[in-house]
Amino acid sequence: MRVKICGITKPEQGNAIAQLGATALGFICVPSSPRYVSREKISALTQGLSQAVDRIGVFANTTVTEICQTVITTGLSGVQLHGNESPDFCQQLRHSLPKIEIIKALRVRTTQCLTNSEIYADSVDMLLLDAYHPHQLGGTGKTLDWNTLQNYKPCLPWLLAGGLTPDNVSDALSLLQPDGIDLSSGVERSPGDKDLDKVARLFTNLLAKNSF
Ligand SMILES: O=C(O)c1ccccc1NCC(=O)[C@H](O)[C@H](O)COP(=O)(O)O
Repeated sequence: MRVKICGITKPEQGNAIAQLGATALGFICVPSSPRYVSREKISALTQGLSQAVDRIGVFANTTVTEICQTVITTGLSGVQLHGNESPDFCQQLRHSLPKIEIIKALRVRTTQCLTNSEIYADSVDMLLLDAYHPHQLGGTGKTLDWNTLQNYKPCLPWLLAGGLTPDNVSDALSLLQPDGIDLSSGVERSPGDKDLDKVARLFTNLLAKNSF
Protein backbone atom coordinates (compact mmCIF):
# COMPACT_ATOMS: atom_id res chain seq x y z
CA MET A 1 0.00 0.00 0.00
CA ARG A 2 1.20 3.53 -0.76
CA VAL A 3 1.77 5.81 2.21
CA LYS A 4 2.03 9.50 1.36
CA ILE A 5 3.02 12.01 4.01
CA CYS A 6 2.05 15.48 2.89
CA GLY A 7 3.13 18.99 3.83
CA ILE A 8 6.87 18.40 4.24
CA THR A 9 8.79 21.64 4.90
CA LYS A 10 12.05 20.50 6.56
CA PRO A 11 14.72 18.43 4.77
CA GLU A 12 15.72 16.42 7.86
CA GLN A 13 12.07 15.49 8.47
CA GLY A 14 11.47 14.50 4.82
CA ASN A 15 14.53 12.22 4.85
CA ALA A 16 13.59 10.66 8.19
CA ILE A 17 9.99 10.06 7.06
CA ALA A 18 11.24 8.39 3.87
CA GLN A 19 13.53 6.17 5.99
CA LEU A 20 10.61 5.22 8.22
CA GLY A 21 8.80 3.87 5.15
CA ALA A 22 6.81 6.60 3.36
CA THR A 23 6.46 5.75 -0.32
CA ALA A 24 5.62 9.36 -1.26
CA LEU A 25 6.19 12.83 0.15
CA GLY A 26 3.92 15.76 -0.64
CA PHE A 27 5.00 19.37 -1.07
CA ILE A 28 2.36 22.08 -0.83
CA CYS A 29 2.60 24.56 -3.72
CA VAL A 30 -0.51 26.50 -2.66
CA PRO A 31 0.72 29.95 -1.47
CA SER A 32 -2.12 30.44 1.06
CA SER A 33 -1.20 27.26 2.98
CA PRO A 34 0.88 27.41 6.18
CA ARG A 35 2.74 24.42 4.66
CA TYR A 36 3.62 26.26 1.42
CA VAL A 37 7.10 25.64 0.02
CA SER A 38 8.71 27.54 -2.89
CA ARG A 39 10.32 25.83 -5.90
CA GLU A 40 13.78 26.46 -4.41
CA LYS A 41 12.67 24.89 -1.16
CA ILE A 42 11.25 21.82 -2.94
CA SER A 43 14.57 21.31 -4.73
CA ALA A 44 16.39 21.46 -1.40
CA LEU A 45 13.86 19.14 0.25
CA THR A 46 14.17 16.48 -2.45
CA GLN A 47 17.93 16.65 -3.07
CA GLY A 48 19.03 13.77 -0.85
CA LEU A 49 15.88 11.67 -1.21
CA SER A 50 15.96 8.13 -2.58
CA GLN A 51 14.57 7.94 -6.13
CA ALA A 52 12.25 5.20 -4.84
CA VAL A 53 10.22 7.85 -2.99
CA ASP A 54 7.59 9.66 -5.05
CA ARG A 55 7.74 13.48 -4.86
CA ILE A 56 4.28 14.91 -5.26
CA GLY A 57 3.59 18.64 -5.71
CA VAL A 58 0.17 19.71 -4.43
CA PHE A 59 -1.51 22.50 -6.45
CA ALA A 60 -4.95 24.10 -6.37
CA ASN A 61 -6.72 26.17 -9.02
CA THR A 62 -3.56 27.34 -10.77
CA THR A 63 -2.42 27.24 -14.40
CA VAL A 64 -0.89 24.44 -16.46
CA THR A 65 2.10 26.73 -17.08
CA GLU A 66 2.72 27.27 -13.36
CA ILE A 67 2.52 23.52 -12.66
CA CYS A 68 4.81 22.63 -15.59
CA GLN A 69 7.42 25.20 -14.56
CA THR A 70 7.41 23.88 -11.00
CA VAL A 71 7.69 20.24 -12.11
CA ILE A 72 10.52 20.99 -14.54
CA THR A 73 12.55 23.11 -12.12
CA THR A 74 12.16 20.79 -9.11
CA GLY A 75 12.07 17.28 -10.59
CA LEU A 76 8.73 16.36 -9.02
CA SER A 77 7.50 12.88 -10.04
CA GLY A 78 3.82 13.64 -9.61
CA VAL A 79 1.22 16.35 -9.26
CA GLN A 80 -1.82 16.39 -6.97
CA LEU A 81 -4.64 18.71 -8.03
CA HIS A 82 -6.51 19.80 -4.90
CA GLY A 83 -8.85 22.50 -6.27
CA ASN A 84 -11.73 22.55 -8.74
CA GLU A 85 -9.75 21.32 -11.74
CA SER A 86 -11.93 19.87 -14.52
CA PRO A 87 -11.23 16.67 -16.50
CA ASP A 88 -10.32 18.95 -19.43
CA PHE A 89 -7.71 20.73 -17.34
CA CYS A 90 -6.28 17.36 -16.23
CA GLN A 91 -6.09 16.25 -19.89
CA GLN A 92 -4.20 19.43 -20.84
CA LEU A 93 -1.77 18.82 -17.99
CA ARG A 94 -1.31 15.19 -18.98
CA HIS A 95 -0.57 16.30 -22.54
CA SER A 96 2.06 18.78 -21.28
CA LEU A 97 3.60 16.37 -18.72
CA PRO A 98 3.08 12.86 -20.17
CA LYS A 99 5.51 11.14 -17.80
CA ILE A 100 4.25 12.73 -14.59
CA GLU A 101 1.72 11.01 -12.33
CA ILE A 102 -1.49 13.01 -11.91
CA ILE A 103 -3.59 12.57 -8.76
CA LYS A 104 -6.96 14.32 -8.60
CA ALA A 105 -8.10 15.14 -5.08
CA LEU A 106 -11.84 15.22 -4.44
CA ARG A 107 -13.06 17.04 -1.36
CA VAL A 108 -16.08 14.93 -0.58
CA ARG A 109 -19.05 17.08 0.46
CA THR A 110 -21.85 14.70 -0.59
CA THR A 111 -22.05 11.14 -1.88
CA GLN A 112 -22.74 12.67 -5.32
CA CYS A 113 -19.02 13.65 -5.40
CA LEU A 114 -18.20 9.95 -5.32
CA THR A 115 -20.43 9.19 -8.30
CA ASN A 116 -18.91 12.17 -10.17
CA SER A 117 -15.39 10.84 -9.66
CA GLU A 118 -15.89 8.67 -12.77
CA ILE A 119 -15.51 11.76 -14.97
CA TYR A 120 -11.75 11.71 -14.28
CA ALA A 121 -11.32 8.11 -15.46
CA ASP A 122 -9.44 9.01 -18.66
CA SER A 123 -7.57 12.09 -17.49
CA VAL A 124 -5.72 11.16 -14.28
CA ASP A 125 -3.80 8.22 -12.79
CA MET A 126 -5.20 8.17 -9.29
CA LEU A 127 -7.89 9.75 -7.10
CA LEU A 128 -7.50 11.04 -3.53
CA LEU A 129 -10.54 11.41 -1.30
CA ASP A 130 -10.27 14.19 1.25
CA ALA A 131 -12.71 15.75 3.70
CA TYR A 132 -14.62 18.87 2.70
CA HIS A 133 -14.06 22.07 4.70
CA PRO A 134 -15.84 25.34 3.79
CA HIS A 135 -12.73 27.54 4.23
CA GLN A 136 -9.69 25.28 3.83
CA LEU A 137 -8.62 23.26 0.82
CA GLY A 138 -6.61 20.62 2.67
CA GLY A 139 -4.65 19.65 5.73
CA THR A 140 -7.77 20.19 7.81
CA GLY A 141 -7.62 17.15 10.11
CA LYS A 142 -11.28 16.46 9.34
CA THR A 143 -12.23 12.83 8.67
CA LEU A 144 -14.54 11.58 5.98
CA ASP A 145 -17.55 9.49 6.90
CA TRP A 146 -15.86 6.14 6.23
CA ASN A 147 -19.19 4.26 6.33
CA THR A 148 -20.42 6.08 3.23
CA LEU A 149 -17.25 4.98 1.39
CA GLN A 150 -17.72 1.27 2.03
CA ASN A 151 -19.32 0.62 -1.36
CA TYR A 152 -16.98 2.97 -3.21
CA LYS A 153 -15.36 1.06 -6.07
CA PRO A 154 -13.88 3.71 -8.35
CA CYS A 155 -12.53 3.13 -11.82
CA LEU A 156 -9.07 4.28 -10.70
CA PRO A 157 -6.75 3.46 -7.80
CA TRP A 158 -7.41 5.77 -4.87
CA LEU A 159 -5.83 7.22 -1.73
CA LEU A 160 -7.76 7.79 1.48
CA ALA A 161 -6.98 11.14 3.15
CA GLY A 162 -8.64 13.40 5.68
CA GLY A 163 -7.94 13.37 9.39
CA LEU A 164 -6.01 10.10 9.46
CA THR A 165 -3.79 9.61 12.52
CA PRO A 166 -1.65 6.76 13.90
CA ASP A 167 -4.57 6.02 16.24
CA ASN A 168 -7.46 5.86 13.76
CA VAL A 169 -5.73 4.43 10.68
CA SER A 170 -6.39 0.80 11.69
CA ASP A 171 -10.10 1.50 12.09
CA ALA A 172 -10.21 3.16 8.66
CA LEU A 173 -8.44 0.22 7.05
CA SER A 174 -10.76 -2.25 8.73
CA LEU A 175 -13.65 -0.66 6.85
CA LEU A 176 -12.02 0.37 3.57
CA GLN A 177 -9.47 -0.99 1.09
CA PRO A 178 -7.85 2.06 -0.53
CA ASP A 179 -4.71 1.67 -2.64
CA GLY A 180 -2.93 4.00 -0.28
CA ILE A 181 -3.31 6.56 2.50
CA ASP A 182 -2.32 10.20 2.84
CA LEU A 183 -1.67 11.99 6.12
CA SER A 184 -0.66 15.49 7.08
CA SER A 185 -1.91 17.13 10.28
CA GLY A 186 -2.33 13.76 12.05
CA VAL A 187 1.46 13.37 12.13
CA GLU A 188 2.32 17.00 12.98
CA ARG A 189 3.21 19.12 16.02
CA SER A 190 2.04 22.25 14.16
CA PRO A 191 1.36 22.96 10.45
CA GLY A 192 4.46 21.92 8.46
CA ASP A 193 6.34 20.59 11.50
CA LYS A 194 6.10 16.79 11.37
CA ASP A 195 6.29 14.72 14.54
CA LEU A 196 8.62 11.80 13.83
CA ASP A 197 7.34 9.84 16.83
CA LYS A 198 3.82 9.99 15.38
CA VAL A 199 5.12 8.93 11.95
CA ALA A 200 6.99 5.99 13.52
CA ARG A 201 3.82 5.00 15.40
CA LEU A 202 1.87 5.16 12.16
CA PHE A 203 4.18 2.61 10.52
CA THR A 204 4.18 0.38 13.62
CA ASN A 205 0.37 0.33 13.54
CA LEU A 206 0.29 -0.32 9.77
CA LEU A 207 2.70 -3.23 10.17
CA ALA A 208 0.61 -4.65 13.02
CA LYS A 209 -2.38 -4.54 10.69
CA ASN A 210 -0.39 -6.14 7.84
CA SER A 211 -1.22 -3.09 5.74
CA PHE A 212 2.32 -2.22 4.88
O1 LIG B 1 -2.07 20.71 3.69
C1 LIG B 1 -2.34 21.82 3.24
O2 LIG B 1 -2.04 22.86 3.88
C2 LIG B 1 -3.04 21.96 1.92
C3 LIG B 1 -3.36 23.24 1.47
C4 LIG B 1 -4.00 23.41 0.27
C5 LIG B 1 -4.33 22.31 -0.50
C6 LIG B 1 -4.02 21.03 -0.07
C7 LIG B 1 -3.38 20.82 1.14
N1 LIG B 1 -3.10 19.56 1.62
C8 LIG B 1 -3.38 18.40 0.83
C9 LIG B 1 -3.13 17.06 1.37
O3 LIG B 1 -2.86 16.14 0.58
C10 LIG B 1 -3.35 16.71 2.83
O4 LIG B 1 -2.47 15.68 3.14
C11 LIG B 1 -4.80 16.23 2.95
O5 LIG B 1 -5.64 17.33 2.83
C12 LIG B 1 -5.07 15.54 4.31
O6 LIG B 1 -4.79 16.41 5.36
P1 LIG B 1 -5.09 15.98 6.89
O7 LIG B 1 -6.56 15.92 7.08
O8 LIG B 1 -4.44 17.04 7.71
O9 LIG B 1 -4.43 14.66 7.10
